[in-house]
Amino acid sequence: MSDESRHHRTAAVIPAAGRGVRLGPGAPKALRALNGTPMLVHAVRAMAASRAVSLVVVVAPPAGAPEVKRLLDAHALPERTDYLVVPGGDTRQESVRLGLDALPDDIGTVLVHDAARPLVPEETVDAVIEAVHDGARAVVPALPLADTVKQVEPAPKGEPEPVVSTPDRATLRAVQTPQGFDRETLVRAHDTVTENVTDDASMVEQLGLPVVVVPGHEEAFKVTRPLDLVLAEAVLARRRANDGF
Ligand SMILES: Nc1ccn([C@@H]2O[C@H](COP(=O)(O)OP(=O)(O)OP(=O)(O)O)[C@@H](O)[C@H]2O)c(=O)n1
Ligand SMILES: C[C@](O)(CO)[C@H](O)COP(=O)(O)O
Repeated sequence: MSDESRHHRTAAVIPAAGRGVRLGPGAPKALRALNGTPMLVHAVRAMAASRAVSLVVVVAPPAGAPEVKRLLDAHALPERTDYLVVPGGDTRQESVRLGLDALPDDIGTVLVHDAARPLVPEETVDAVIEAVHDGARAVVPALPLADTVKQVEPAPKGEPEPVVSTPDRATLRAVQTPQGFDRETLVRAHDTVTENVTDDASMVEQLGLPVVVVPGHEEAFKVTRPLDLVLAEAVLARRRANDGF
């Protein structure tokens, strides 16, 4: 490995410390099974499938780091990749920060990928990495919206919500992960932004730096509600059927 490439290794940080309240009662979401394998293991495999990723940092539920370590040891993962497990925090943002703190010095590019998006295809991961390697400081995969979107005046539960406006759908995108960053930019964003936000790229936007979009993928959907589990199992069944041919 050349000196230059050693300082530009790519790592994926996987926040997996959430409870999964919207999925309903049960084990922490990342540990729930899809086709018999924990969601988190699918997500780790999805990151390690990219040959550019040489380190995966899993941010585990705060008290669950030893269990997650055992899980990773018990499942087959690519040997060319290193794996680290660290305990997470109270919010996704805090968990990502704890993952960033664990990165060794030689990492130049960082992906942040939700454990809750276990089925993202390799081509999407590679497209994000390539855009960062081509010079973008922050990259998000995203898809156009299928629904019309309304901005509303939020009302108490059960009361109708007045519509404020209808944004032009052609200018909107639904953002997925992995989001890719030049490491220095992402660390600066986490050092600077104190308000809680829902994705890492918006922290970079708050620094006034550009964020670019590359095509996302339908199979990179986030497992959030019970129906998403049904869809995830169906995608895996289709992949198994296709592998059989
Ligand atoms: N304190 C937290 C909260 C969330 N996450 C992670 O961030 C990702 C996206 O979050 P989301 O889908 O909202 O997961 P949960 O917070 O678990 O879901 P919910 O809001 O339904 O509880 C998930 O992989 C989740 O494990 C995390 O690492 N630490
Ligand atoms: C990061 C993210 O997946 C991009 O769409 C999303 O914002 C996470 O939101 P969540 O409410 O934490 O699931």
